[in-house]
Amino acid sequence: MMTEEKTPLLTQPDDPEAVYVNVTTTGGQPDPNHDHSTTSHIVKDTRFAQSSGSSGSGVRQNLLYEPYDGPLMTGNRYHRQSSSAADIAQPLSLSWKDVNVYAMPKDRGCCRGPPKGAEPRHLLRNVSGIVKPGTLLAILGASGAGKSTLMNVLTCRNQTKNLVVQGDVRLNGVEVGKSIRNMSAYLQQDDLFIGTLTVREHLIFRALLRMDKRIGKKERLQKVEEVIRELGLSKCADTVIGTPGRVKGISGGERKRLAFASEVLSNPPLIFCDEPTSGLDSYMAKNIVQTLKLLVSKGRTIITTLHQPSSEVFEMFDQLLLLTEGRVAYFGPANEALEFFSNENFQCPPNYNPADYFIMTLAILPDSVENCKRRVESICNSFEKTSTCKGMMDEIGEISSSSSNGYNLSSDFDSSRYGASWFAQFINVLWRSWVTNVRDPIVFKAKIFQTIVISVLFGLIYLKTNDEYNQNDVQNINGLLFLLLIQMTMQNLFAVINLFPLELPIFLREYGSGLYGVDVYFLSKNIAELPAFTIFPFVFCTILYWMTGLYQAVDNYLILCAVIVFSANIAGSFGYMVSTAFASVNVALAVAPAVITPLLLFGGFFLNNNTIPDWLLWVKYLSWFQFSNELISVNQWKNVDHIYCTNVTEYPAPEGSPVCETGAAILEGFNFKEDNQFLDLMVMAALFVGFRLLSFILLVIRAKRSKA
Ligand SMILES: Nc1ncnc2c1ncn2[C@@H]1O[C@H](COP(=O)(O)OP(=O)(O)OP(=O)(O)O)[C@@H](O)[C@H]1O
Repeated sequence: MMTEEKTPLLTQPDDPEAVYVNVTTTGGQPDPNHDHSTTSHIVKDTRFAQSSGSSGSGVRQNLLYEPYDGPLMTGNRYHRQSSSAADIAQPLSLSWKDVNVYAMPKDRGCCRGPPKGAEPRHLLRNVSGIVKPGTLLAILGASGAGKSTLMNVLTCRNQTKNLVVQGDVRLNGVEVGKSIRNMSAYLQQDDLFIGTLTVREHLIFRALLRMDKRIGKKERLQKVEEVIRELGLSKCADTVIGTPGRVKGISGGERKRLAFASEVLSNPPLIFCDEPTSGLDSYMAKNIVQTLKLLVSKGRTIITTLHQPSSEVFEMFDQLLLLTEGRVAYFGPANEALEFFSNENFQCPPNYNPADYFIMTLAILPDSVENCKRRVESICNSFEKTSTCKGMMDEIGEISSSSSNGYNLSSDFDSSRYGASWFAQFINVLWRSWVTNVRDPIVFKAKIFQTIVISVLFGLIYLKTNDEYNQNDVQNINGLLFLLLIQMTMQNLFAVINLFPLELPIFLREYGSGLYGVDVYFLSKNIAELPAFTIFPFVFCTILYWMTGLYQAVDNYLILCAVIVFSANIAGSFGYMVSTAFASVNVALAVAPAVITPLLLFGGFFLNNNTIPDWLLWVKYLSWFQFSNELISVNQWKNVDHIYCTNVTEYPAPEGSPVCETGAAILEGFNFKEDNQFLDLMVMAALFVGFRLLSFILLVIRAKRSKA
């Protein structure tokens, strides 16, 4: 008897928006009378029929996929959209044949080459496989079996220099090389998000930048809502994503689903996932694999590596690739793997998780390495002789030869780099950078604290309510001016160093996915941070100015603030340079003080300008302390004619009080000249531009390298 019912794919109890697929059952077997011409695009092409009908039937529930009305093998971008979220512009079959990877011995450095007698390590040995649209392939194997290495070969990513890769990787029978990245999505193990955005904001950001240029904004926003519903994110759509360990946000499972949602927006026909369930409990892991099944049911091709899938999860796999020692121990329908192993006299005990059993059987145990190696070699050799393996090799050959038959990638495949115009990229990235700055509660509070509390504290220490100076004040005022410079430098330098390297991996990943260019990111970031680099130093300077009796005149106040704001921005530029050069908070934090200290030394406060040795004069030109100190000191002292002797404390000074010094004499003592002001400004401008330019160049290099 045939029954047809709607089964939710994402198991969210009582969720009115749960996604359903048609499940047609005839006593556990696919219904032969069901109209397959409308059940799935897979059935439309006989080459794919096997994957939809046979995969996984029997052991697990038979899914007859939702109607697929989209075109087959047409369209020029994978993220071409239609009214249906299910529409994959171009279903893709991925095949790989005789993939071999060798790790060459590493050089010992200093041009000494590799150690004598060191042999290349053979990491992958003649690994072949094929995975078709509408199929979920799980790659399993013990640690070190070669899963990540194979994923890297298939995705043309993360290949280190010492690896030599041989083999043939094809999409629909066509060798596409690195273009595979434009046609696929790669979900890496670690989810990287800007934690201050909400789920919906994040998806809108992605939709505006990643989807095809020809799709209107309204359609994009509709698609976002559709994806939120499809991936069960409705409940947390307006919750901030959060930053683990810092700001509480959505759960681990929701983060994973959000990562899928981010990729699904652009409708990739091919998705690679690296350990998508790591760190999740078994319920969440099942939920994630159900999400994969949902995506597969729309005609996508998904390849995932997994650690320790539960029995329930195992039953959801269509195809299984078991790797051991870089070789294929089994490749084929997941539900036939047990039979293959039992034919080899490896009988999985009843009620035992098949995945665990396979991994244990194929593992190389440290206390019996030789035995284990013999066992896995025999399994791999046997698999090569099976009809499953031969059938697979035939299919690979067939799809490669049919690529010349029009059964291939559309010839007008558009691999243009970005999905949005330069201006659209700029507006959206600027918006996100701005939101990130103003919403980060910890950073924002820290900046307010630093600005108000520390300036008031300094103000109380240097408190002075008049601008009549005596000799005691000279040391205080000079110390205060230099302290102001140091405080503004450190505050802004470390604000950048503590945060920018944390954001770099997100930038590199998004740049790699073609969301926006380096120039857009850098420019937006610089502009978005400008208000913080201006307002906080200005407020700091203002509080101190009026508390400490610096030279009281509006012009002088404004000049002082301008120089301090300028210095703060140079310090920020320097922070960007150090951060992009080292890309790690820890290293940048260790390097920055070591570089700043000599620059401070040449600031004109600790070391007189006249005494700098000639051979070190160039360092002086890198020290913005020197130039800004000269500017603010001239600004402070140039109009001061009376510096009374120490015993004069009254205000105004009594008639005839002894004058010991003038402001000009103080400037002379430091070798500061009023005439240098223009030069000072020019050098500061050069340092500001130079540091930013260097940061930009370093960022471009880093971005290009990360894509290599
Ligand atoms: N660049 C490299 N140079 C030398 N050896 C490498 C390199 N990359 C990987 N290997 C080695 O290749 C083998 C397979 O590594 P791979 O990371 O692919 O394993 P895996 O199955 O993904 O393991 P895990 O599940 O622990 O991540 C390991 O022994 C590893 O040490």
